[in-house]
Amino acid sequence: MSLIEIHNLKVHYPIRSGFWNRVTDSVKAVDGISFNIEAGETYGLVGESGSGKSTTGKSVVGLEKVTSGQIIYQGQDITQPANRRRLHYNRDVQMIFQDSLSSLNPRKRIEDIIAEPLRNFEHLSKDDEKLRVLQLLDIVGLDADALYKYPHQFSGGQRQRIGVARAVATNPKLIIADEPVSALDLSVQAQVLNFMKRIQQEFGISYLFISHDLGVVRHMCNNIAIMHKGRLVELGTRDDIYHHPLHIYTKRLLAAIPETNVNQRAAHRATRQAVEQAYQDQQARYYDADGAPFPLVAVSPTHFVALPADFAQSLAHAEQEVQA
Ligand SMILES: Nc1ncnc2c1ncn2[C@@H]1O[C@H](COP(=O)(O)OP(=O)(O)OP(=O)(O)O)[C@@H](O)[C@H]1O
Repeated sequence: MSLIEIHNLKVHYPIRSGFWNRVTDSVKAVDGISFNIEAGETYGLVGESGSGKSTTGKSVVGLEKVTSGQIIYQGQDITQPANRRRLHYNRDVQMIFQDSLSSLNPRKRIEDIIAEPLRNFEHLSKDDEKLRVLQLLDIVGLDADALYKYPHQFSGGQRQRIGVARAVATNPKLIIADEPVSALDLSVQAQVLNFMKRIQQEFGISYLFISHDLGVVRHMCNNIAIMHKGRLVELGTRDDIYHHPLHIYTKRLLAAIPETNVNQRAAHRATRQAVEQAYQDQQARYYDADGAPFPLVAVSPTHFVALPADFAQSLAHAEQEVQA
């Protein structure tokens, strides 16, 4: 059994207008997506801004109301509040955010910020609580004098470590990491990603790792879902997505990864332009008449793409021939 199963999740926001403020339409931020996260894995959810990634993350953690669909945890649908309480879901599933400055209360000292989930769920004595907070600071590589400081007294990378310390305080099973390194410099990104991996191994945590950048998730994720317009357009293992991408949108995200090798830059720029041109020219092949992604079809036991079945098979076949 997977740690968590998302079945046909929809989150629609009503649009109200007119004198009576009636609901006239809706924003389909998440429009019927399904995927499973296994225990101990990092699952990547990638797409450009506005594709629905954060709404997905927030609805999994329970911060956003689900319009329809199921989120199955330990065999129970936790979109039902009674199940969520019974399974201690709010303790087991935590979230870290991109903007560490606004997600950490600026008026609270680090001791209180990290202790907050412990106070909600563990009810430790004052001494045990302090000991636990000190352990958590040590785990994320911060000194004990951090206890009495405020968030603005830390760098972005250090604040992200504090966010992780708070998230792991209750020994969660799953952490939703929403663009956890996007606001950081490249060198600090690598440090934070490495220590997130180390913490994952130490605590056996799973991550739902949300990013707009396929370059960032490459070394983190075992399985990846590509999201566009509220739907999943491609889903597969790291190898499927990076080495055998089929959907033009996935290819576009791959082409957007900056090329670090100076000698390869001209070739990379040409590929990027060609993919962009194909994306513009071939919308009718890759999206339905309303411009929405098609339903997913399987091209292998692990690899799914949102295309008409015959087109998906012909692309997969052509891809195999190129590899052969
Ligand atoms: N509370 C809300 N009310 C109405 N529309 C919303 C709300 N929250 C998000 N949306 C819309 O839902 C869509 C998906 O937003 P979401 O934040 O999930 O995307 P995203 O992929 O995480 O993008 P970003 O990386 O920029 O945050 C967008 O069109 C957004 O404008």
